[in-house]
Amino acid sequence: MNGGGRKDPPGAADAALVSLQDLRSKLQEFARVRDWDQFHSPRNLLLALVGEVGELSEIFQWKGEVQRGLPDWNAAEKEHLGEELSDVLLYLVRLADVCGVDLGQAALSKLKKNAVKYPVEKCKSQSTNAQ
Ligand SMILES: Nc1ccn([C@H]2C[C@H](O)[C@@H](COP(=O)(O)OP(=O)(O)OP(=O)(O)O)O2)c(=O)n1
Repeated sequence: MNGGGRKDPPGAADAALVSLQDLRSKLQEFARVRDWDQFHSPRNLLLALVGEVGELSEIFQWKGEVQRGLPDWNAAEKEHLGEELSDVLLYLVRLADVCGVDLGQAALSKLKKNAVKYPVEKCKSQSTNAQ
């Protein structure tokens, strides 16, 4: 059920509440029922991930700088972008899973390290300090 009282289809995830754990479980099931676990080795997934990053890059290729919010893009272009971003996310989540890395924890821990490395008082409005 969403905020407007409309009933969502059975099994529909609330996109606003989707978690890395949800995605991880769905990807495990996706591979399991297809007997694709055997192909989802770390190396294969990494190569697939890089391939999808390439497809994502192609969307921006030769466009010049693009305004935030993509005001000049049509709905089909934005949908395509969402698909390629999703492919990158899904392969990343799957790669972390088969490597035994808790991606949520790892990302939180990395955010903390980033905050120590780039203290606000030294970095605020200083793009040249970004390393
Ligand atoms: N062995 C595979 C193949 C696909 N997928 C899933 C993860 C990605 O989300 C998506 C990738 O599918 P495609 O390789 O068909 O890539 P695209 O959807 O980008 O299609 P295309 O490359 O034709 O644009 O499917 C997967 O988990 N394992």
